[in-house]
Amino acid sequence: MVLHLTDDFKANAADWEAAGIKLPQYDPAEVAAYTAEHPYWVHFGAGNLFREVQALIAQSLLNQGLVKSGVIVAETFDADIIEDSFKPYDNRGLSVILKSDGSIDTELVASVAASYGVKKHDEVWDGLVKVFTNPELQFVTVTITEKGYAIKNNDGELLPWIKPEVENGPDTAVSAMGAITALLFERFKAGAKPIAMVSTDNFSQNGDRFRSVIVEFAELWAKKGFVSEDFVRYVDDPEQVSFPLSMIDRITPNPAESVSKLLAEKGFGDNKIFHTAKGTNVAPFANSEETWYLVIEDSFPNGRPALEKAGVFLGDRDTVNDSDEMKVTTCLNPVHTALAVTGRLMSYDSMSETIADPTLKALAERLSYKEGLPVVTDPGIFSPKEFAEKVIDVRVPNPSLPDSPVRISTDTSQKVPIRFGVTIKKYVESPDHDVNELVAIPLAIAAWLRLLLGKDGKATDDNGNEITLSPDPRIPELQADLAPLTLGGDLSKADEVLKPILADTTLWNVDLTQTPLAEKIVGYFKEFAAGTGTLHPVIDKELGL
Ligand SMILES: NC(=O)C1=CN([C@@H]2O[C@H](COP(=O)(O)OP(=O)(O)OC[C@H]3O[C@@H](n4cnc5c(N)ncnc54)[C@H](O)[C@@H]3O)[C@@H](O)[C@H]2O)C=CC1
Ligand SMILES: O=P(O)(O)OC[C@H]1O[C@](O)(CO)[C@@H](O)[C@@H]1O
Repeated sequence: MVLHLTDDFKANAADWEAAGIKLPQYDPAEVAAYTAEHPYWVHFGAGNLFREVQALIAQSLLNQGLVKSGVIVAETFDADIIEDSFKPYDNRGLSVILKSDGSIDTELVASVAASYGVKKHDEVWDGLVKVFTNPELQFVTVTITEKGYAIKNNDGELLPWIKPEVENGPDTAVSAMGAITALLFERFKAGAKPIAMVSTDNFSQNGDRFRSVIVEFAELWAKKGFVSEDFVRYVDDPEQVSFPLSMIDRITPNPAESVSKLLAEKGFGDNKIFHTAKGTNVAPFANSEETWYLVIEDSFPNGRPALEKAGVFLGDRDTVNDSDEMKVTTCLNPVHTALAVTGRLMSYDSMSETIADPTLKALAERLSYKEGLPVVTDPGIFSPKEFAEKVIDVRVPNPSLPDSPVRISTDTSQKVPIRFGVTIKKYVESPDHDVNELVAIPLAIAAWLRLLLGKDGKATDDNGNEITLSPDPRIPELQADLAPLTLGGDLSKADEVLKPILADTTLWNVDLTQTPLAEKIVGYFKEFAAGTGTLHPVIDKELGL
C-alpha cells in the first residue's frame, strides 16, 4: 500500500507504523478548526527549515496537549511553495531525520493548520488580516534568508520592488517586510494588542535588525500620511511589539533525490521534489540532522506557550547573543567554511567526506578547539566545548546528511567577516592572546584565495581539474583582482596583489595588513598556488602532522 500525507492516518495507522513513520497524536481537522478562531503563531517563510524546526515544535506542543491550535504558515516571496508543496497535501509534511548512526526517524507532521501564499491583496490576504487582528495571536517567527530583510541597496536607495509599496501604502504591500508592517498596522487598528516578532534567520542580532526595518517601513508610511505616528510608536515599543533575538541551528539541506528514493522504497508516495520558478527547492518532505538548537530571548508581550517543553531554550539577551556568537563565529560556521573551501579544492562531494580527510579534520580541530574556543564567551546554557565536539565528531561526519561543500561555500565572501573576522579581532584586541598563535584561520583564508584563482566563476581544484565556483556576489571582483596570479605560474607579485584584498575590512572585519596575519596568509597562499597537490603537504607541515 502506498502511503499519502492526506490519508486518514488513524484509519490506516498500522500501515504507517509498519513503515516506521511516527504519527501525530491529535486530530488535524479539529486543530485546523480551533486555530481558525484561536491563532497563536504565524510563521513567515515556508522553506525547508520551517518544516524541520518550527512545524516540529508546533507538533510537539500539540502532542503534549500544551496547545490546541497549530502554526499558520505564510509565504510572501514564493507563493508557489504553498501551491506545490503545502496545499495538495493538506498542509502536512514528512520530517526525515538522517541520524549519524545511519538510522532514520520519520514523522508525519500535521501541525500546520493553514497556509497562505500571498501574491496580492485578495481573499488570501484577507485571511491573514483576520489572523493578525485576532487578539489571541501571540507571536510570529520568520525564516526568509538575510536578504529578505533588505529594503534599501548599498547606496541607501529603496529597492525597486519596495519603492512602489512605500509610495502606494500598506494596502499594496506584498514584500516580506512591507506585508509584515501592513499586517502589524491591521493589528494596531484592531486594538493595538501586543505581539512578539521573532526573526529565526541565521544572522547575529537578528531581532534588532528586524525591528529597525519594520520601524523604518512604518516611518516611511507615516511621512506619506498612510499611518499615524502612534503606529510608529506601537511597533517601536518592546512592550507592545517585541523583536526578540534568537539563535537557530539545524543543518537542513535541500530535499535530496537520495532521500526521495528512500521514501519511495518505504512505500511513501509523496516524495516529489519541486524546483520553483523563483529557485526554491522544496518537497512535501524535508531532510535534516538529529541535533538542533533554538534559543530565543524571552520577550513575549502577549504571552507564549511552554516552548521550553518542546525543546526551545528561552533566555535573556546576553544568553542568546552569546549562544549565537558561539555558533556563528567559533564552533560551527567557521569550521563549515574552512572545510567547504578546502573540500572544494579536493572536489569532495559531501561535507562528511571533508572531515573524513585527516588533514582537513586536523584543520577543523585546530580552528575550533585551539583558536576559537579560547576567545568565546560561554552562554551558560550549553557548553561551547561540547557543542564544538559534536560538530566535529558527530554532525559534520554524518554520512547520511546530503550536505555539500558546494552549498556551504556559497557566498563565502559574505560570511568570512563574521566567521573568521570576529575571532581575529578578539586576538588583535586582547592583551591575553597573541595573533601569531593563529594558524588554522590564516590557512583557511589562504586556501579560499587559492580556490578563487581563475576567471568567469571557474577555477582549478588541487587535482588540476576545472570546477565551477559556488555563487558569491564578490567573485567577479575578487577573481579580477587576483588575475595577475596563476596556479603554478609566477607568484612573485603575490604580496602586492593580495595586499589590497587583505586590507579590505569588509572582508575580514579588520585590516589584516596591520597584523602579522597578512604575511602568513601570503606565504601559505604562495605554497598552495605553487601547483597542484599542494593542499595536504602545506596544511600537514603547518599543523605539524
Ligand atoms: N537550512 C538550514 O540549515 C538553516 C537555515 N537557517 C535560516 O533559515 C533561512 C531559510 O532556510 P531554508 O528554509 O532552509 O531555505 P529554503 O531555501 O528552503 O527557503 C527559503 C525561504 O526564504 C524565502 N525567501 C528567499 N528569498 C527571499 C526574499 N528575498 N524575501 C523574502 N523571502 C525570501 C523563500 O521564499 C523561502 O520561504 C536561511 O537563510 C537561514 O537564515 C538557519 C539555520 C539552519
Ligand atoms: O550556509 P551557511 O550559512 O554556511 O550555513 C551552513 C549551515 O549551517 C547552519 O548554520 C546550521 O544551523 C545552517 O544555517 C546551514 O545549514
